[in-house]
Amino acid sequence: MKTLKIKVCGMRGPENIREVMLASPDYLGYIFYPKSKRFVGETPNPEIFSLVSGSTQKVGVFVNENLEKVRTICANFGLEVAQLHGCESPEYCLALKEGGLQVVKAFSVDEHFDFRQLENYVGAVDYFLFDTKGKLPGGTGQKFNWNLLQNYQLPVPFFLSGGIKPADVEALSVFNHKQLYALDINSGFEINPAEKDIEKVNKFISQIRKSAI
Ligand SMILES: O=C(O)c1ccccc1NCC(=O)[C@H](O)[C@H](O)COP(=O)(O)O
Repeated sequence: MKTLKIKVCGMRGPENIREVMLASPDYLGYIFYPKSKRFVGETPNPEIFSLVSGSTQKVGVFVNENLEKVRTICANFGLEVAQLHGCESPEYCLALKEGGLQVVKAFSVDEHFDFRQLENYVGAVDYFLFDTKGKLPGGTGQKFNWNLLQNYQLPVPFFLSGGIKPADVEALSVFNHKQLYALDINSGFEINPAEKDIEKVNKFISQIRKSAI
């Protein structure tokens, strides 16, 4: 029995962040991708980062962003983790990791996904994140076929992502994979883009922690 970590992604408003923090998520994600409806903005309110402390780690989500800009944003806002949703290479990931950031490399999965492409990232990232392939690079609200992950055999732990909803607790409790490390929740818990329903988040986190999947 292992207790899965939980990441609440796509946060923006200080009040909503304050409320989500009461549930002590393990990770809290901010979107630094200007085309996302959850984009934190070019000059985000510093409060949204300072509200997050203790055991919750701050994650910056980027899509094919300039490497120096990722470093600067993470340093300026005290982000411990960079989550990469574009075509970032193993060398790009390694450069961030060697600079002291934890690196989560996201991949969008569908029936044609070839897990062999991940081999070159072993050693260059801390985690993978498996999301659903869609028109958008993330936050699609759609699930992929989790059974495809039986084809994933590398030693790197992963975040399970893509369309996870409050009603998925039971399905998650029977999904088993040696490298499953964390669950990533986002649009399935939203009232509006970047605004989470606190009751749903709270209930989900406590159910997952109780079930110690
Ligand atoms: O959430 C976004 O708008 C987004 C945009 C571009 C790249 C990544 C993005 N989100 C990153 C995440 O980690 C999401 O939680 C993940 O894609 C799952 O989202 P959802 O399908 O809405 O649960």
